[in-house]
Amino acid sequence: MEKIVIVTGANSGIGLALCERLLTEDSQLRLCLACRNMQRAEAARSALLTCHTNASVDLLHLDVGSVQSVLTAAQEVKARYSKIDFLYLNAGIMPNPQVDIRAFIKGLFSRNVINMFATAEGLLTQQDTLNSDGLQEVFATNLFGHFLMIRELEPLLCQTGHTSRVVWTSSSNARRSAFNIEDMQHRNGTEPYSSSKYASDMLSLALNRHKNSQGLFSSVICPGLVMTNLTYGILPSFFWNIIMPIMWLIRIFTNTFTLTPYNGAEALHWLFLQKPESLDARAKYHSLKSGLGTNYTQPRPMDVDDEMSEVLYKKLLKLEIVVRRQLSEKNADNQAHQQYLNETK
Ligand SMILES: NC(=O)C1=CN([C@@H]2O[C@H](COP(=O)(O)OP(=O)(O)OC[C@H]3O[C@@H](n4cnc5c(N)ncnc54)[C@H](OP(=O)(O)O)[C@@H]3O)[C@@H](O)[C@H]2O)C=CC1
Ligand SMILES: CC(C)=CCC[C@@H](C)[C@H]1CC[C@H]2C3=C(CC[C@]12C)[C@@]1(C)CCC(=O)C[C@@H]1CC3
Repeated sequence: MEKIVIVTGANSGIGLALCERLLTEDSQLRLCLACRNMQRAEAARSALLTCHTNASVDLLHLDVGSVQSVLTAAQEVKARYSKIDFLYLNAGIMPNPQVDIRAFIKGLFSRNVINMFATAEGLLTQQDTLNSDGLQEVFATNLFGHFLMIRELEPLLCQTGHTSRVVWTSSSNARRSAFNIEDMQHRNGTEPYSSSKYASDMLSLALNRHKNSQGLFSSVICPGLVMTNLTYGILPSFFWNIIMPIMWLIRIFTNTFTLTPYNGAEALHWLFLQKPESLDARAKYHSLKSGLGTNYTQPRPMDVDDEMSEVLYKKLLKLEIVVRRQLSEKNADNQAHQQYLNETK
């Protein structure tokens, strides 16, 4: 039977590279590109079909940062498919990034230099905003929208006799110290990206605890440092081009500089080939590239604990109730307003 695979944020970067690799792996696949920008999604679909002429590639409109869009997209998925084999939760944003140049220079001469290049610890801050649902945008996009998607798709993801997988594209930038359980949306800090990625690591752990018995397995990956729209948003492309030889050099010391989307998608592809029972729920699977140019996947322990992941899971369930209520009130208001307009006409 054909495998159904949904990839969020599939129109560029690591998501698109993953789609390409999956179609090369399994030509019978039914692939669904879940994207917010349908023009870019169409372009991605055409590019994939150029190399894989007979492939089944569907498009789904999804703005994972909008509650209404997630609910509508999930309805559409339930209407189209009777099961989901893989749901890759890859869409992600890092708005208004700022590199702390002084910390970078200081880091260059410290013993922590390799770790600094691998994780960007102490180097990066972002400016976050509120979205139209009243949620912090980074939290909503990188974490909550995906959580809501899973919740909506539970009838397909948790079926007796069938195993489904969700895979989170996390980051080496995920850090416990950037996350505060009392402020899970990171309203008050300057590292919303790091916080949201750490939250996804914990959520994956909680999902495994709650859903493995219902056939749903969750994994977390880190793609390494990859040249994509996201990284070109941190520093301009000419700068990255100038320092490219240095980056190749750094790769000898930290294999996390995967650099191309193809390499970055290594762990996502590798997980597609693994049996879920063989995976470690507490591990993050890293895409790595050695100095000699070999791609490989390596599990590394995550800094997560059961207790905090459970608190986060409960808080997300509570927030889900709140946003659903707010949305139905908003929709009822809109309907009443529309009716009033019709009547006065
Ligand atoms: N590049 C890197 O070095 C690293 C990246 N990552 C993670 O990898 C993932 C992919 O990023 P990457 O390929 O690098 O960057 P890209 O910017 O190329 O890809 C991000 C994708 O997410 C989509 N997206 C963003 N916001 C939304 C939204 N609200 N709804 C639906 N789709 C959305 C983008 O679509 P659109 O075209 O509409 O913007 C795009 O397709 C992210 O989760 C990122 O955090 C992790 C570690 C390192
Ligand atoms: C000489 C050289 C390589 C300079 C670049 C310095 C920094 C801009 C990078 C060093 C480590 C990088 C890094 C990321 C962004 C760019 C750096 C800070 C990420 C945060 C990008 C997104 C992620 O999810 C993880 C990356 C970790 C490493």
